[in-house]
Amino acid sequence: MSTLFSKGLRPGLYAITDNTLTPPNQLVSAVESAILGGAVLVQYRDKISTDIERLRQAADLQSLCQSAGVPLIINDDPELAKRVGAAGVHLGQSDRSLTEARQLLGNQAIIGLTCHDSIELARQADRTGADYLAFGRFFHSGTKPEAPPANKQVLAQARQFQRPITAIGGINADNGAELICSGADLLAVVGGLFGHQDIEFQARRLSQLFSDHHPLFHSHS
Ligand SMILES: Cc1ncc(COP(=O)(O)OP(=O)(O)O)c(N)n1
Ligand SMILES: Cc1ncsc1CCOP(=O)(O)O
Ligand SMILES: [Mg+2]
Repeated sequence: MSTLFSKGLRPGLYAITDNTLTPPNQLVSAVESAILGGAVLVQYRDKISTDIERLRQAADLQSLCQSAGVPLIINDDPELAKRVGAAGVHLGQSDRSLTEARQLLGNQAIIGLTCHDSIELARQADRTGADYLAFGRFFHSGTKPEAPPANKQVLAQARQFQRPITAIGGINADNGAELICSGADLLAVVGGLFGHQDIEFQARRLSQLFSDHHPLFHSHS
């Protein structure tokens, strides 16, 4: 695996949970299906549950992800990541700072940062030591329709930072290939995965896009 990838990160499907799509009592089995279908990274994203519910769900996901060998990222909340022993945290531009999260979680934690459509934000994220750079939304997103739109050219430009690149926003198995061809290493997907009955099948289709299109899966001999 190239030196771009460390801390258990690798190119592939990044499965992000959503409480409106997956009721709490189905969360673990939904994520298990995503992992069986090939998800290489999982994010627990929950904007509505109480602290106690979020703690329980994050802890359940952490035991699942740990036994499957798939890193678990917690959205927005470094303290919760620390509490459940998750692999890391995803932070947006109005969330806590990377520096604070790094102090709390340590050098081995995976910290991903939202860069929207901005190479300038990506440069700052690179300088502060983000473990991956996230761009998007690339398509209409039912999960976050108000997220600022991004152009796929930003993915190619971001290769200069030598950090794993994540694409997000309205991605599914039919439109994801073009983002990988433009430079994405991870496709972060909510509705295109957990919005379906056949989660494992959709995860397999999304993962197959990497075997078909990502440069690390192609031999250069
Ligand atoms: C992989 C990934 N990319 C972007 C986001 C969005 O983070 P943020 O901008 O903080 O918005 P919210 O998700 O908190 O609404 C993400 N969560 N994951
Ligand atoms: C959190 C977030 N940030 C930008 S788009 C988005 C939502 C992604 O969800 P979906 O894959 O359903 O569009
Ligand atoms: Mg956030």
